[in-house]
Amino acid sequence: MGSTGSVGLSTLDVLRRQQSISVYALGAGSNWRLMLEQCREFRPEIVVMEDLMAAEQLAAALKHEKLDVQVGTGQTALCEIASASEVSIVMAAIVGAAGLPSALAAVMSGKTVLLANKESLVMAGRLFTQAAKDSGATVLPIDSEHNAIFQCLPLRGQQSNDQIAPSGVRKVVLTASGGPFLHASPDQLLSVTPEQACRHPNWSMGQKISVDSASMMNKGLEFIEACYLFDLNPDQVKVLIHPQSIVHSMVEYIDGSVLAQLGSPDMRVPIAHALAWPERIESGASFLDLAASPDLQFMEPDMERFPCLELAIAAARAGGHAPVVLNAANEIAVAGFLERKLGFLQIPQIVEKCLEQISCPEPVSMDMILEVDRQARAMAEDMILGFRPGSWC
Ligand SMILES: NC(=O)C1=CN([C@@H]2O[C@H](COP(=O)(O)OP(=O)(O)OC[C@H]3O[C@@H](n4cnc5c(N)ncnc54)[C@H](OP(=O)(O)O)[C@@H]3O)[C@@H](O)[C@H]2O)C=CC1
Ligand SMILES: CC(=O)[C@@H](O)[C@H](O)COP(=O)(O)O
Ligand SMILES: [Mn+2]
Repeated sequence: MGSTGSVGLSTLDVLRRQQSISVYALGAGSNWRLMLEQCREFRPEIVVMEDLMAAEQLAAALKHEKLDVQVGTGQTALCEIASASEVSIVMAAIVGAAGLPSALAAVMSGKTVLLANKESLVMAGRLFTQAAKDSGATVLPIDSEHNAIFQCLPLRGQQSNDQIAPSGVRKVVLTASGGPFLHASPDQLLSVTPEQACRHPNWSMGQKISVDSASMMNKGLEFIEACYLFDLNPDQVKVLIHPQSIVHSMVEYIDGSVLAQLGSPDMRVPIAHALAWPERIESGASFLDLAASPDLQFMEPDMERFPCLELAIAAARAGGHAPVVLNAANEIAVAGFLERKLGFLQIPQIVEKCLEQISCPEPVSMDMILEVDRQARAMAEDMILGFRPGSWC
Protein backbone atom coordinates (compact mmCIF):
# COMPACT_ATOMS: atom_id res chain seq x y z
CA MET A 1 0.00 0.00 0.00
CA GLY A 2 1.66 3.23 -1.13
CA SER A 3 4.00 1.44 -3.55
CA THR A 4 4.67 4.60 -5.58
CA GLY A 5 5.88 6.58 -2.55
CA SER A 6 9.19 6.82 -0.77
CA VAL A 7 8.61 3.91 1.64
CA GLY A 8 6.91 1.94 -1.14
CA LEU A 9 9.95 2.28 -3.43
CA SER A 10 12.31 1.26 -0.61
CA THR A 11 10.11 -1.76 0.10
CA LEU A 12 10.15 -2.88 -3.52
CA ASP A 13 13.92 -2.43 -3.58
CA VAL A 14 14.28 -4.78 -0.59
CA LEU A 15 11.95 -7.25 -2.35
CA ARG A 16 14.16 -7.15 -5.45
CA ARG A 17 16.77 -8.93 -3.33
CA GLN A 18 14.23 -11.36 -1.83
CA GLN A 19 12.99 -13.83 -4.39
CA SER A 20 11.15 -15.80 -1.65
CA ILE A 21 8.48 -13.07 -1.27
CA SER A 22 6.15 -12.43 -4.18
CA VAL A 23 4.01 -9.35 -4.69
CA TYR A 24 0.30 -10.23 -4.88
CA ALA A 25 -1.08 -6.68 -5.00
CA LEU A 26 0.05 -3.07 -5.13
CA GLY A 27 -1.96 -0.02 -4.09
CA ALA A 28 -1.37 3.72 -4.55
CA GLY A 29 -3.06 7.04 -5.23
CA SER A 30 -2.68 8.54 -8.70
CA ASN A 31 0.82 7.92 -10.10
CA TRP A 32 -0.26 5.36 -12.70
CA ARG A 33 2.89 5.67 -14.84
CA LEU A 34 5.11 4.55 -11.96
CA MET A 35 2.57 1.84 -11.12
CA LEU A 36 2.81 0.63 -14.72
CA GLU A 37 6.58 0.24 -14.34
CA GLN A 38 6.05 -1.64 -11.07
CA CYS A 39 3.58 -3.96 -12.82
CA ARG A 40 6.14 -4.71 -15.53
CA GLU A 41 8.78 -5.60 -12.95
CA PHE A 42 6.84 -7.21 -10.07
CA ARG A 43 3.90 -8.76 -11.96
CA PRO A 44 1.23 -8.39 -9.24
CA GLU A 45 -2.15 -10.09 -9.75
CA ILE A 46 -4.07 -6.93 -8.76
CA VAL A 47 -3.31 -3.22 -8.53
CA VAL A 48 -5.50 -0.51 -7.07
CA MET A 49 -5.22 3.19 -7.86
CA GLU A 50 -7.35 5.17 -5.43
CA ASP A 51 -7.90 7.78 -8.15
CA LEU A 52 -10.44 6.66 -10.76
CA MET A 53 -8.87 8.42 -13.76
CA ALA A 54 -5.46 6.99 -12.86
CA ALA A 55 -6.99 3.51 -12.64
CA GLU A 56 -8.55 3.92 -16.08
CA GLN A 57 -5.30 5.11 -17.62
CA LEU A 58 -3.38 2.29 -16.00
CA ALA A 59 -5.91 -0.32 -17.18
CA ALA A 60 -5.63 0.97 -20.76
CA ALA A 61 -1.81 0.92 -20.65
CA LEU A 62 -1.72 -2.60 -19.18
CA LYS A 63 -4.11 -3.81 -21.87
CA HIS A 64 -1.98 -2.21 -24.56
CA GLU A 65 1.10 -4.04 -23.21
CA LYS A 66 -0.88 -7.29 -22.83
CA LEU A 67 -0.03 -7.46 -19.13
CA ASP A 68 -2.55 -9.58 -17.26
CA VAL A 69 -3.08 -7.45 -14.13
CA GLN A 70 -6.51 -6.72 -12.64
CA VAL A 71 -7.10 -3.02 -11.87
CA GLY A 72 -9.32 -1.70 -9.08
CA THR A 73 -10.05 1.76 -7.76
CA GLY A 74 -11.16 3.51 -4.56
CA GLN A 75 -10.76 2.98 -0.83
CA THR A 76 -12.93 -0.15 -0.76
CA ALA A 77 -10.71 -1.84 -3.33
CA LEU A 78 -7.62 -0.83 -1.30
CA CYS A 79 -9.20 -2.45 1.77
CA GLU A 80 -9.99 -5.58 -0.27
CA ILE A 81 -6.40 -6.11 -1.35
CA ALA A 82 -5.15 -5.38 2.18
CA SER A 83 -7.36 -8.15 3.54
CA ALA A 84 -7.23 -10.62 0.61
CA SER A 85 -6.80 -14.25 1.64
CA GLU A 86 -3.81 -14.62 -0.73
CA VAL A 87 -1.90 -12.00 1.31
CA SER A 88 0.10 -12.69 4.47
CA ILE A 89 2.15 -9.48 4.79
CA VAL A 90 0.89 -5.93 4.17
CA MET A 91 3.15 -2.89 3.99
CA ALA A 92 0.96 0.04 5.10
CA ALA A 93 2.74 3.02 3.53
CA ILE A 94 -0.02 5.28 2.23
CA VAL A 95 0.53 8.79 3.58
CA GLY A 96 -1.87 10.48 5.99
CA ALA A 97 -5.39 9.66 7.13
CA ALA A 98 -5.99 8.12 3.69
CA GLY A 99 -3.92 5.17 4.90
CA LEU A 100 -6.12 4.35 7.88
CA PRO A 101 -8.92 2.26 6.25
CA SER A 102 -6.60 -0.16 4.44
CA ALA A 103 -4.17 -0.47 7.36
CA LEU A 104 -7.08 -1.22 9.67
CA ALA A 105 -8.53 -3.71 7.16
CA ALA A 106 -5.19 -5.53 7.15
CA VAL A 107 -5.10 -5.58 10.95
CA MET A 108 -8.70 -6.75 11.26
CA SER A 109 -8.01 -9.63 8.91
CA GLY A 110 -5.07 -10.86 10.99
CA LYS A 111 -2.21 -10.06 8.62
CA THR A 112 1.37 -9.28 9.50
CA VAL A 113 1.17 -5.51 9.09
CA LEU A 114 4.35 -3.53 8.46
CA LEU A 115 3.17 -0.16 9.69
CA ALA A 116 4.77 2.94 8.17
CA ASN A 117 1.56 5.00 8.22
CA LYS A 118 1.94 6.60 11.67
CA GLU A 119 -1.22 8.67 11.16
CA SER A 120 -3.30 5.45 11.59
CA LEU A 121 -2.06 5.06 15.12
CA VAL A 122 -2.33 8.76 15.90
CA MET A 123 -5.96 8.78 14.80
CA ALA A 124 -7.13 5.42 16.04
CA GLY A 125 -4.37 4.00 18.23
CA ARG A 126 -6.50 2.25 20.80
CA LEU A 127 -8.95 0.76 18.27
CA PHE A 128 -6.06 -0.25 16.03
CA THR A 129 -4.08 -2.09 18.72
CA GLN A 130 -7.27 -3.68 20.10
CA ALA A 131 -8.19 -4.88 16.59
CA ALA A 132 -4.74 -6.46 16.30
CA LYS A 133 -5.24 -8.28 19.61
CA ASP A 134 -8.70 -9.49 18.57
CA SER A 135 -7.63 -10.77 15.15
CA GLY A 136 -4.16 -12.04 16.09
CA ALA A 137 -2.51 -9.64 13.61
CA THR A 138 1.18 -8.89 14.10
CA VAL A 139 1.98 -5.18 13.83
CA LEU A 140 5.65 -4.48 13.11
CA PRO A 141 6.78 -0.84 13.20
CA ILE A 142 8.48 0.56 10.11
CA ASP A 143 8.89 4.12 11.35
CA SER A 144 12.66 4.11 11.96
CA GLU A 145 12.45 5.21 15.62
CA HIS A 146 9.75 2.71 16.55
CA ASN A 147 11.49 -0.03 14.64
CA ALA A 148 14.64 0.83 16.61
CA ILE A 149 12.76 0.65 19.92
CA PHE A 150 11.21 -2.66 18.84
CA GLN A 151 14.67 -4.03 18.08
CA CYS A 152 15.83 -2.99 21.59
CA LEU A 153 13.02 -4.94 23.31
CA PRO A 154 13.34 -8.53 24.48
CA LEU A 155 11.47 -11.09 22.33
CA ARG A 156 8.51 -11.32 24.73
CA GLY A 157 8.07 -7.52 24.56
CA GLN A 158 8.23 -7.71 20.76
CA GLN A 159 5.57 -10.42 20.71
CA SER A 160 3.12 -8.64 23.00
CA ASN A 161 3.02 -5.06 24.23
CA ASP A 162 1.56 -6.38 27.55
CA GLN A 163 5.03 -7.76 28.17
CA ILE A 164 6.95 -4.49 27.78
CA ALA A 165 6.48 -3.16 31.34
CA PRO A 166 7.16 -6.59 32.92
CA SER A 167 10.40 -6.69 30.89
CA GLY A 168 11.76 -3.81 33.01
CA VAL A 169 11.38 -1.01 30.45
CA ARG A 170 11.50 2.38 32.21
CA LYS A 171 11.18 4.69 29.23
CA VAL A 172 11.83 4.98 25.53
CA VAL A 173 13.92 7.76 24.01
CA LEU A 174 12.83 8.92 20.55
CA THR A 175 15.67 10.58 18.72
CA ALA A 176 14.86 13.56 16.48
CA SER A 177 17.14 15.05 13.84
CA GLY A 178 15.64 18.53 14.41
CA GLY A 179 15.10 18.73 10.64
CA PRO A 180 16.44 21.37 8.25
CA PHE A 181 15.60 24.25 10.63
CA LEU A 182 17.29 22.93 13.78
CA HIS A 183 19.39 26.08 14.06
CA ALA A 184 17.04 28.57 12.37
CA SER A 185 16.01 31.71 14.28
CA PRO A 186 12.30 32.58 14.78
CA ASP A 187 12.77 35.36 12.19
CA GLN A 188 14.15 32.94 9.63
CA LEU A 189 11.30 30.49 10.29
CA LEU A 190 8.84 33.21 9.32
CA SER A 191 9.74 33.05 5.65
CA VAL A 192 11.04 29.53 4.97
CA THR A 193 9.80 27.96 1.74
CA PRO A 194 8.34 24.50 1.04
CA GLU A 195 11.54 23.64 -0.87
CA GLN A 196 13.68 24.44 2.19
CA ALA A 197 11.32 22.54 4.48
CA CYS A 198 11.44 19.45 2.26
CA ARG A 199 15.27 19.38 2.24
CA HIS A 200 15.77 17.00 5.18
CA PRO A 201 19.41 16.83 6.27
CA ASN A 202 19.57 13.02 6.56
CA TRP A 203 16.55 11.27 5.06
CA SER A 204 14.96 11.25 1.63
CA MET A 205 11.19 11.11 2.21
CA GLY A 206 7.81 12.21 0.85
CA GLN A 207 6.79 15.86 1.09
CA LYS A 208 4.28 15.61 3.95
CA ILE A 209 6.58 13.81 6.38
CA SER A 210 9.46 16.11 5.35
CA VAL A 211 7.47 19.21 6.34
CA ASP A 212 6.45 17.42 9.55
CA SER A 213 10.13 16.78 10.32
CA ALA A 214 10.90 20.44 9.70
CA SER A 215 8.18 21.58 12.15
CA MET A 216 8.95 18.67 14.51
CA MET A 217 5.29 17.64 14.25
CA ASN A 218 6.77 14.38 12.96
CA LYS A 219 8.33 13.79 16.36
CA GLY A 220 5.04 14.75 17.99
CA LEU A 221 3.14 12.22 15.87
CA GLU A 222 5.83 9.67 16.70
CA PHE A 223 5.41 10.44 20.42
CA ILE A 224 1.72 9.50 20.17
CA GLU A 225 2.58 6.52 17.95
CA ALA A 226 5.01 5.22 20.59
CA CYS A 227 2.43 5.50 23.39
CA TYR A 228 -0.03 3.29 21.48
CA LEU A 229 2.42 0.87 19.90
CA PHE A 230 4.30 0.07 23.10
CA ASP A 231 1.44 0.72 25.56
CA LEU A 232 3.34 3.49 27.38
CA ASN A 233 2.07 6.55 29.17
CA PRO A 234 3.39 9.93 27.97
CA ASP A 235 5.79 10.19 30.94
CA GLN A 236 7.60 7.12 29.63
CA VAL A 237 8.45 8.72 26.27
CA LYS A 238 11.27 11.24 25.92
CA VAL A 239 12.37 13.17 22.83
CA LEU A 240 16.06 13.89 22.36
CA ILE A 241 17.59 15.85 19.49
CA HIS A 242 20.27 13.85 17.67
CA PRO A 243 21.16 15.73 14.47
CA GLN A 244 23.14 12.88 12.86
CA SER A 245 20.21 10.37 12.67
CA ILE A 246 22.53 7.44 13.38
CA VAL A 247 21.09 6.39 16.74
CA HIS A 248 17.51 5.70 15.67
CA SER A 249 16.09 5.50 19.22
CA MET A 250 16.76 3.90 22.59
CA VAL A 251 15.15 1.93 25.41
CA GLU A 252 16.05 2.64 29.02
CA TYR A 253 15.63 -0.22 31.50
CA ILE A 254 15.02 -0.03 35.29
CA ASP A 255 18.56 -1.21 36.02
CA GLY A 256 20.03 1.83 34.23
CA SER A 257 20.93 0.02 31.00
CA VAL A 258 20.17 1.86 27.77
CA LEU A 259 19.90 -0.16 24.54
CA ALA A 260 20.09 1.69 21.23
CA GLN A 261 19.74 0.69 17.58
CA LEU A 262 22.15 2.33 15.14
CA GLY A 263 22.43 2.26 11.38
CA SER A 264 22.70 4.36 8.23
CA PRO A 265 19.65 6.57 7.72
CA ASP A 266 18.08 4.31 5.10
CA MET A 267 14.50 3.03 5.36
CA ARG A 268 15.49 -0.27 3.75
CA VAL A 269 16.98 -1.25 7.14
CA PRO A 270 13.71 -1.19 9.17
CA ILE A 271 11.81 -2.55 6.16
CA ALA A 272 14.15 -5.54 5.78
CA HIS A 273 14.09 -6.07 9.55
CA ALA A 274 10.29 -6.23 9.63
CA LEU A 275 9.98 -8.32 6.45
CA ALA A 276 12.25 -10.99 7.91
CA TRP A 277 11.41 -10.70 11.63
CA PRO A 278 12.42 -12.57 13.72
CA GLU A 279 15.10 -13.59 11.18
CA ARG A 280 17.43 -11.17 9.30
CA ILE A 281 17.87 -10.53 5.59
CA GLU A 282 20.03 -8.17 3.53
CA SER A 283 18.55 -4.74 2.89
CA GLY A 284 20.92 -3.17 0.37
CA ALA A 285 21.72 -0.31 2.79
CA SER A 286 25.31 0.68 3.36
CA PHE A 287 26.99 -0.52 6.55
CA LEU A 288 27.77 1.94 9.30
CA ASP A 289 31.39 3.02 9.68
CA LEU A 290 31.37 4.69 13.09
CA ALA A 291 35.02 5.75 12.91
CA ALA A 292 34.24 7.69 9.73
CA SER A 293 30.90 9.04 11.03
CA PRO A 294 30.42 12.56 12.37
CA ASP A 295 30.47 12.96 16.16
CA LEU A 296 27.18 11.90 17.70
CA GLN A 297 25.44 14.77 19.52
CA PHE A 298 22.38 14.77 21.78
CA MET A 299 20.43 17.75 23.16
CA GLU A 300 17.02 18.72 24.53
CA PRO A 301 14.42 19.97 22.00
CA ASP A 302 13.47 23.67 21.95
CA MET A 303 9.67 23.66 22.39
CA GLU A 304 9.42 27.41 21.83
CA ARG A 305 10.80 27.33 18.31
CA PHE A 306 9.03 24.02 17.58
CA PRO A 307 5.55 24.41 19.14
CA CYS A 308 4.15 21.50 17.07
CA LEU A 309 6.08 19.10 19.29
CA GLU A 310 4.59 20.60 22.43
CA LEU A 311 1.07 20.57 20.94
CA ALA A 312 1.39 16.89 20.07
CA ILE A 313 2.67 15.93 23.51
CA ALA A 314 -0.22 17.86 25.06
CA ALA A 315 -2.65 16.03 22.75
CA ALA A 316 -1.15 12.69 23.83
CA ARG A 317 -1.72 13.67 27.46
CA ALA A 318 -5.25 14.97 26.80
CA GLY A 319 -6.25 11.73 25.07
CA GLY A 320 -9.78 11.34 23.69
CA HIS A 321 -9.97 12.75 20.18
CA ALA A 322 -7.25 15.36 20.67
CA PRO A 323 -4.73 13.41 18.53
CA VAL A 324 -7.39 13.13 15.79
CA VAL A 325 -7.83 16.92 15.75
CA LEU A 326 -4.07 17.46 15.85
CA ASN A 327 -3.50 15.13 12.92
CA ALA A 328 -6.33 16.41 10.74
CA ALA A 329 -5.50 20.09 11.29
CA ASN A 330 -1.83 19.39 10.63
CA GLU A 331 -2.55 17.53 7.36
CA ILE A 332 -4.61 20.47 6.06
CA ALA A 333 -2.07 23.05 7.26
CA VAL A 334 0.87 21.17 5.71
CA ALA A 335 -0.97 20.82 2.40
CA GLY A 336 -1.71 24.57 2.53
CA PHE A 337 1.93 25.36 3.27
CA LEU A 338 3.08 23.18 0.36
CA GLU A 339 0.63 25.08 -1.88
CA ARG A 340 2.02 28.39 -0.53
CA LYS A 341 -1.32 29.40 0.98
CA LEU A 342 0.24 29.96 4.41
CA GLY A 343 3.56 30.38 6.10
CA PHE A 344 5.50 27.74 8.02
CA LEU A 345 4.73 29.32 11.41
CA GLN A 346 1.02 29.24 10.69
CA ILE A 347 1.04 25.44 10.79
CA PRO A 348 1.16 25.31 14.63
CA GLN A 349 -1.25 28.26 14.87
CA ILE A 350 -3.89 26.36 12.90
CA VAL A 351 -3.34 23.17 14.87
CA GLU A 352 -3.54 25.01 18.19
CA LYS A 353 -6.78 26.85 17.28
CA CYS A 354 -8.45 23.63 16.13
CA LEU A 355 -7.41 21.89 19.37
CA GLU A 356 -8.85 24.78 21.39
CA GLN A 357 -12.14 24.91 19.52
CA ILE A 358 -13.08 21.28 18.93
CA SER A 359 -14.14 19.25 21.96
CA CYS A 360 -12.34 15.95 22.34
CA PRO A 361 -14.59 13.62 24.34
CA GLU A 362 -14.03 10.01 25.40
CA PRO A 363 -14.82 7.28 24.57
CA VAL A 364 -13.21 7.02 21.18
CA SER A 365 -15.22 5.22 18.49
CA MET A 366 -14.51 4.92 14.76
CA ASP A 367 -17.61 6.96 13.86
CA MET A 368 -16.53 9.72 16.22
CA ILE A 369 -12.95 9.62 14.90
CA LEU A 370 -14.20 10.18 11.36
CA GLU A 371 -16.58 12.94 12.48
CA VAL A 372 -13.92 14.76 14.52
CA ASP A 373 -11.44 14.36 11.64
CA ARG A 374 -14.01 15.96 9.30
CA GLN A 375 -14.72 18.85 11.68
CA ALA A 376 -11.01 19.61 12.21
CA ARG A 377 -10.31 19.56 8.48
CA ALA A 378 -13.23 21.91 7.79
CA MET A 379 -12.09 24.30 10.52
CA ALA A 380 -8.49 24.30 9.31
CA GLU A 381 -9.62 24.88 5.69
CA ASP A 382 -11.73 27.84 6.83
CA MET A 383 -8.79 29.39 8.66
CA ILE A 384 -6.60 29.08 5.58
CA LEU A 385 -9.27 30.77 3.46
CA GLY A 386 -9.11 33.69 5.91
CA PHE A 387 -5.36 34.26 5.41
CA ARG A 388 -4.24 37.05 3.12
CA PRO A 389 -1.67 35.75 0.57
CA GLY A 390 1.84 36.67 1.67
CA SER A 391 0.65 38.06 5.03
CA TRP A 392 2.96 35.75 6.97
CA CYS A 393 6.34 37.04 5.80
N1 LIG B 1 9.44 8.29 3.85
C1 LIG B 1 9.95 7.81 4.94
O1 LIG B 1 11.17 7.60 5.04
C2 LIG B 1 9.07 7.50 6.10
C3 LIG B 1 7.70 7.53 6.00
N2 LIG B 1 6.90 7.19 7.05
C4 LIG B 1 5.45 7.21 6.91
O2 LIG B 1 5.09 6.39 5.81
C5 LIG B 1 3.98 6.94 5.12
C6 LIG B 1 4.37 7.17 3.67
O3 LIG B 1 5.35 8.16 3.61
P1 LIG B 1 6.16 8.46 2.27
O4 LIG B 1 6.48 7.17 1.58
O5 LIG B 1 7.25 9.37 2.63
O6 LIG B 1 5.05 9.26 1.44
P2 LIG B 1 5.06 9.61 -0.11
O7 LIG B 1 4.37 10.90 -0.25
O8 LIG B 1 6.40 9.44 -0.70
O9 LIG B 1 4.13 8.45 -0.71
C7 LIG B 1 2.78 8.36 -0.37
C8 LIG B 1 2.14 7.15 -0.97
O10 LIG B 1 0.75 7.15 -0.62
C9 LIG B 1 -0.04 7.13 -1.80
N3 LIG B 1 -1.27 7.86 -1.57
C10 LIG B 1 -1.40 9.19 -1.30
N4 LIG B 1 -2.70 9.48 -1.13
C11 LIG B 1 -3.38 8.33 -1.32
C12 LIG B 1 -4.76 7.99 -1.28
N5 LIG B 1 -5.72 8.90 -1.03
N6 LIG B 1 -5.10 6.70 -1.50
C13 LIG B 1 -4.16 5.78 -1.77
N7 LIG B 1 -2.84 6.04 -1.82
C14 LIG B 1 -2.47 7.30 -1.60
C15 LIG B 1 0.82 7.77 -2.87
O11 LIG B 1 0.36 7.38 -4.15
P3 LIG B 1 0.59 8.31 -5.48
O12 LIG B 1 1.93 8.94 -5.34
O13 LIG B 1 0.49 7.28 -6.58
O14 LIG B 1 -0.51 9.31 -5.52
C16 LIG B 1 2.19 7.16 -2.50
O15 LIG B 1 2.26 5.84 -2.97
C17 LIG B 1 3.61 8.22 5.88
O16 LIG B 1 2.59 7.93 6.77
C18 LIG B 1 4.88 8.59 6.61
O17 LIG B 1 4.64 9.30 7.79
C19 LIG B 1 7.43 6.80 8.25
C20 LIG B 1 8.79 6.78 8.41
C21 LIG B 1 9.71 7.13 7.37
C1 LIG C 1 12.92 7.91 8.61
C2 LIG C 1 11.95 8.26 9.64
O1 LIG C 1 11.52 7.45 10.42
C3 LIG C 1 11.51 9.66 9.74
O2 LIG C 1 10.39 9.77 10.61
C4 LIG C 1 12.69 10.43 10.22
O3 LIG C 1 12.98 9.93 11.47
C5 LIG C 1 12.45 11.88 10.27
O4 LIG C 1 13.38 12.44 11.09
P1 LIG C 1 13.12 13.60 12.13
O5 LIG C 1 11.65 13.78 12.31
O6 LIG C 1 13.79 13.12 13.37
O7 LIG C 1 13.76 14.75 11.48
MN1 LIG D 1 10.43 8.37 12.03
